[in-house]
Amino acid sequence: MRAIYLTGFMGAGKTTVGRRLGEVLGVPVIDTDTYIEQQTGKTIAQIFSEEGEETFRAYEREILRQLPTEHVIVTTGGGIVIQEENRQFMRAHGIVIYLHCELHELFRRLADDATRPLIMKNKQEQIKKLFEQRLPWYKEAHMTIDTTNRTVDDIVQSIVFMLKTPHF
Ligand SMILES: Nc1ncnc2c1ncn2[C@@H]1O[C@H](COP(=O)(O)OP(=O)(O)OP(=O)(O)O)[C@@H](O)[C@H]1O
Ligand SMILES: O=C(O)C1=C[C@@H](O)[C@@H](O)[C@H](O)C1
Ligand SMILES: [Mg+2]
Repeated sequence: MRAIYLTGFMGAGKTTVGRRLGEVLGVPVIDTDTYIEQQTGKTIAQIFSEEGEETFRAYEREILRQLPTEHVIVTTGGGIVIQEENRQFMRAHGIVIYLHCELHELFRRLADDATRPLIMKNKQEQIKKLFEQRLPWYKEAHMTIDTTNRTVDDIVQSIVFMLKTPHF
């Protein structure tokens, strides 16, 4: 099985859905954010504040290339699609699944979150701006799943169904 890359905005559920999908398919799951935290011994927030976003993006680009591309689910950070070479890499090495979520629900899911450095201030404004900027990049995925108002199990079932269609 080729790698499955889950992409989407912060709060779309990549980490949560990926973990469950891994259990259902019996495939190991690697989360790029968690991997970077383990490798650097720092939290994402610490990396942003101590080393800056550009360094974080360099870590992200590098580790994406170090990960296996077979028999794995890679749950990505929300900003992995910013770099064109990452979008190309994922499309070339696996199946890219974009987890879409409507803004009003993202606002709800991210309301109490304090771990994502890019949306600390002016929350809803920041979320909307980033979301609109990135939407065309997310849409370059092989398939899109809408997660708005759906449970994690329902989303996982849809992904499993779509993966069984002959095209994939
Ligand atoms: N389908 C869903 N319905 C309701 N809440 C959800 C759903 N999926 C995820 N959540 C909740 O939304 C929050 C964000 O989920 P998660 O951390 O999986 O997002 P993410 O896409 O990995 O974000 P990031 O890009 O920041 O890593 C969590 O509190 C999670 O429990
Ligand atoms: O959307 C983003 O730019 C980010 C999403 C998170 O997964 C982390 O990778 C980090 O907080 C940046
Ligand atoms: Mg995540």
